[in-house]
Amino acid sequence: MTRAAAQPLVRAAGLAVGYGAAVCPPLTFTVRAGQVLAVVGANGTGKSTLLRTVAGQLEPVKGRVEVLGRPVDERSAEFRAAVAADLGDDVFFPALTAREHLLLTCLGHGVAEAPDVVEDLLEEFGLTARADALPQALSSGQRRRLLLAAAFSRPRSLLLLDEPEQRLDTRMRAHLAGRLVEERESGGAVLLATHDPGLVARVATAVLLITEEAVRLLAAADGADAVARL
Ligand SMILES: Nc1ncnc2c1ncn2[C@@H]1O[C@H](COP(=O)(O)OP(=O)(O)OP(=O)(O)O)[C@@H](O)[C@H]1O
Repeated sequence: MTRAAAQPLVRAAGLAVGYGAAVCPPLTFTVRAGQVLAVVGANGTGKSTLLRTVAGQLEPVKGRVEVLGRPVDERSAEFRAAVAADLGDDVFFPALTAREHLLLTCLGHGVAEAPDVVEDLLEEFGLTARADALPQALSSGQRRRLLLAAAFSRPRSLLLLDEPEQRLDTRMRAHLAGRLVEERESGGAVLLATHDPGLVARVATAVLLITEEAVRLLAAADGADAVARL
């Protein structure tokens, strides 16, 4: 069996997400190795709520979501080893520099040759000159770059990204798109929410379009057109 045909990284069935009450219609989808599922929809349709549920930060209101064939449990070692997330929250240790944040992430996940990996990521994400800065002394876009670098610094089977394009300049957005294509082509799985039709067109293998009335699974090209019309 090919890797892509193996067990889905994410399987949601009749999944209602929300805060006590569901914020959108129930969702049914899978994400397998080598797939990038882009979740799109107008503001407030539930994209972040879905990502937080898959990340284990919120309980499903109804229905089921599994990661690696098990109900989501962000406390389990298996889940934490498999899932890297950047949900856009500026959560940092105030006394650790950019470089130290990446080192901590690498060491926590057993990355070999962590110092070299960290220097490469600082370079790749344009943070080398600010490597010794504390988070509060970084610009908003630089903090986003640091969150993304941290997500890419560690081993993972599934990447969860909430509007990763936000706060990035045009060049870094293009770089991120290339990085996500690499992720897909090397057998990684990605679930991302986005408002960027270009990102959808370049990286998505399928699109989940959420509206107040319904959830539709679209081919990537149709999904990119749908985002552009929102
Ligand atoms: N902590 C919360 N408690 C209650 N309701 C919330 C909470 N966070 C978000 N909501 C509501 O849930 C709905 C879905 O919000 P969500 O953030 O998931 O939307 P979104 O699709 O990610 O939007 P955007 O495109 O603006 O990022 C919205 O109506 C929002 O107001």
